[in-house]
Amino acid sequence: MVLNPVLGKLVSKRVVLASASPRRQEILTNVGLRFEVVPSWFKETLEKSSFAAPYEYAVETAKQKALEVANRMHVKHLRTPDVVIGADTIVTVDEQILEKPVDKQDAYRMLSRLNGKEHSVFTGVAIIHCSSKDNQLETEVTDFYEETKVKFSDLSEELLWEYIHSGEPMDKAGGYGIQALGGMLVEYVHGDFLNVVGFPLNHFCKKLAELYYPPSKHNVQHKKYDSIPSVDTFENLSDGESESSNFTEHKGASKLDSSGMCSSEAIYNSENSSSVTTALMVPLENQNGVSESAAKLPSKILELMDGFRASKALFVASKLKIFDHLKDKGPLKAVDIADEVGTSVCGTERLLDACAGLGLLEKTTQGYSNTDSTNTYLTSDGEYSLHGYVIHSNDHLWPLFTNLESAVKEGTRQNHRAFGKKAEDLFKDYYHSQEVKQRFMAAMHSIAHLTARDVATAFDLSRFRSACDLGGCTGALAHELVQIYPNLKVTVFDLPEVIANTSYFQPSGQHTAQVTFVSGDFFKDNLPEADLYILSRVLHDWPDEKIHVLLSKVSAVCKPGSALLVAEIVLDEQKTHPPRAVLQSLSMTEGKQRSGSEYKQLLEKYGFTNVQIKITGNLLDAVLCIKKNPSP
Ligand SMILES: O=c1[nH]cc([C@@H]2O[C@H](COP(=O)(O)OP(=O)(O)OP(=O)(O)O)[C@@H](O)[C@H]2O)c(=O)[nH]1
Repeated sequence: MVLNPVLGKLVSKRVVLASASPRRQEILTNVGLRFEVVPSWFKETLEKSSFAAPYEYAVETAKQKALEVANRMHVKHLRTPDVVIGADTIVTVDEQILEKPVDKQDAYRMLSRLNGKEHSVFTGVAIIHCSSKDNQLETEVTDFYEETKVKFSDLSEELLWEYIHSGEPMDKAGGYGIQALGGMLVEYVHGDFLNVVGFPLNHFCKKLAELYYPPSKHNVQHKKYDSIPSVDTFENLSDGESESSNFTEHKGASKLDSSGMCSSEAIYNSENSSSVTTALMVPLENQNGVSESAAKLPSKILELMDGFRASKALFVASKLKIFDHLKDKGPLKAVDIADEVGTSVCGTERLLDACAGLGLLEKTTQGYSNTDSTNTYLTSDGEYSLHGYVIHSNDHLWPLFTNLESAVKEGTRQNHRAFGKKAEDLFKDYYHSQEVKQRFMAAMHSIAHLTARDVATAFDLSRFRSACDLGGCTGALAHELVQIYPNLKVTVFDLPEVIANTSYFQPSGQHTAQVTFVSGDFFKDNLPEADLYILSRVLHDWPDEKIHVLLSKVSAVCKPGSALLVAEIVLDEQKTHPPRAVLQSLSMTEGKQRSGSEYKQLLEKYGFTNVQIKITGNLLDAVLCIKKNPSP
């Protein structure tokens, strides 16, 4: 059985996932699907009693979520997506439908109901194929649902509350996340595990197979797709589209076994040894378009091998401001872009084609244009622009990583090799060069702005009236906090040379007066008073001695009952995931990335208690802890 051809059918389509759920995004990304994420604005308020069965409610909600996005995109951009996918997960117990809890009491109510019992998890999925006729949106809806039975052990009140205080239940149907801490509550699962997590991948692939490979005269015996079609089936049913049988475009699954094969292949291999040869061979088309077998490519390894080329293509296109030009003037031909940015036509064309191949640009007969996500993330004025971070990656991180071999041999940062200067001298450059300072601030701003909402909402912070963001740089997180918590005032505390350059990054709008900027050095100066202190992307950067100085100061100024919010990437306990964090460590700064238990231990050492960790699914996770009463 080969899974890829089904998803391969979507390669050339503009696919949109109408869901804000990070889990759904991860499940689909992990199997190599390329898609844009446009969360639905559809409110989940359909009258439950009007549905004969709970799954009908989930399917209808999924459909409405997807249709809302399809309509909005059609009207807003006049560029209709090809396929919109919507999903809705519910839990049912004792004929009641449970969705996401609205607060901790609600989570307690749900978890108490599930305690010691078997319940059903239904995910409704809608796949909407869209087209535009006379500027009217036309849609074809395919929907289905999947049911999984889950049983909870008998759980104590104490355990339920401990789980609720972890913060995990809040954005999960039924108030638990089976993929994380919630897995500890579960005695058994009957059915598709991923369905519980939020997306029934297997059933989804079968549906695609039904849609894209309908039974034909060649395979009349395959009335129903109980399984995803095999290699033979695909060869027989090939409709001539290259992606159906040619695997060279396949992006591959994200997990590797020790030999570098994708995990799905490895599982198949072990489950069905009699078909090993078939499993490891995939069809490729030769020059005559005739399918032949070839050894399966280790796609993940190839992707990693080529990763540096892809990064550099992105960096150079960003440096040349190609995405900015295309946003303003696209679609443009290579010759026009070359003219705009002062580059060679042949070089520019190659770069543009590479960007199109990487999914950053679209290429049509009119020329090249940005995708929506390029407009949002890669243009310098995009809503969540990462432009600053991309430039920082090119100018600062790339030279450091070029010297990774020496860094590993010596175990030290390679500033002297990369820039011909020691770290201290580079820091002086930072003070003296306006350009370097602004580049660095733009990079920090990019990440802070992109992660601010998830960090600000990871915990309910509404009880706090004043916060102080230590090293808060441009105030991106501070501004998000005051939007979400209108009763909060936030002081951004950072070095004078940072504070002097923040004006460029200030948003306009409501509540901005609640953010103030104060200059100071958090290692040396008195810290402003606040009942919530914030350290975002600070702790991982400093050696233990400096952390000791900083956390001792924060602990001393923090009153009992006040809190400290830390935003960092939290490593898993094995300290190998997420890869972003471990790759960052390779810069060999004097600081280090930490796991959840290491943050807990560190914060408790400085008088904080009730340490709660929230993995946000964004680039930063959040850790909240409360200052203890001094022991009597
Ligand atoms: O074990 C787990 N069970 C459920 C989840 C997550 O719960 C939510 C379910 O909510 P919904 O289907 O309404 O989806 P949203 O997150 O609100 O996103 P949409 O934008 O699609 O409405 C879903 O995120 C599941 O992943 C879980 O994580 N574990």
